[in-house]
Amino acid sequence: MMPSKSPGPGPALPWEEGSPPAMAGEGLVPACSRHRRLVEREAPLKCPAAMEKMQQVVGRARAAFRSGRSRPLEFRIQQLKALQRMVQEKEKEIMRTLKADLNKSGPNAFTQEILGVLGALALTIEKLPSWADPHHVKKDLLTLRDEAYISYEPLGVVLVIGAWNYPFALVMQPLIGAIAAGNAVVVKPSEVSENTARLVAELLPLYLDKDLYAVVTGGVPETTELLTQRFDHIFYTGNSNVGRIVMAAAAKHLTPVTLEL
Ligand SMILES: NC(=O)C1=CN([C@@H]2O[C@H](COP(=O)(O)OP(=O)(O)OC[C@H]3O[C@@H](n4cnc5c(N)ncnc54)[C@H](O)[C@@H]3O)[C@@H](O)[C@H]2O)C=CC1
Ligand SMILES: CC(C)=CCC/C(C)=C/CC/C(C)=C/C(=O)O
Repeated sequence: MMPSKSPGPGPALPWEEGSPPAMAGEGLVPACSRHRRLVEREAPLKCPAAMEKMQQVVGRARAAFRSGRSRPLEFRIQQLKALQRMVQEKEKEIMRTLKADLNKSGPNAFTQEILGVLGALALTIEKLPSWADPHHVKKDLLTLRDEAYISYEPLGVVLVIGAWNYPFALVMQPLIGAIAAGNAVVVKPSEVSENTARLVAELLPLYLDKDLYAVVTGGVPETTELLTQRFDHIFYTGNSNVGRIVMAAAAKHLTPVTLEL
């Protein structure tokens, strides 16, 4: 959704009064949730507290990535198994939030949101050792005396922005790929499916490395603020208008994007 109007004068908004956006473990909605929900989809605002929070969360993820701990294959598989355990153990909670957000339930919800994610986890856990192996490539005249192979390296800190209509699967699927490749990840679930967003923010830190894999909740102001930060890849699912916003923000840092529009 494009912002349709710019914020005019008026009373200070909750996050302007020093109520920062919610982060994983801090709950989803700040003090005045009703006020915020009325305006947040339309009015991206500059907020120093929000800016600082985003810098902090991305900075923490970058420091954790630089520690090198996300790189070893064993660590990546261990984190993927923890994620698998999370989905298995919290299936009922996930189904409950899908029902609350979208009235999605039964086999439909289970197949679209849980089964696909468990399938991706099982496949990735099984195949990752061979995917991560260096691939030997044909030599040419220039590399005749060398060992020639492709070695896969993580990019760094990846931002995953999800959409409301498959609120769990659309953040989990890219997250799985990013963890498998050894990256740190900042996940931004859609605020439209707010119960699922809150659950993702509560659950991930219980199962995964908290600094490497962060969740930012909130609406357009938070996504806007996040997009000012430098990431090493951005994976966005949603409408094409916001896709353009994401791509323009990424271009400022020459960050590659994957847009699932
Ligand atoms: N190709 C595919 O696999 C899929 C495509 N989609 C497409 O996505 C659509 C749903 O996406 P949306 O309605 O966009 O989801 P949405 O309203 O949930 O927004 C997606 C994300 O974009 C952020 N956002 C929204 N407006 C923004 C702005 N002005 N600036 C910065 N960030 C902003 C939100 O904070 C949210 O995190 C579907 O109707 C479908 O067309 C959805 C799922 C899968
Ligand atoms: C197993 C199964 C049907 C999984 C569905 C996973 C998923 C998130 C599909 C997205 C579908 C899509 C293209 C939606 C859209 O464009 O809105």
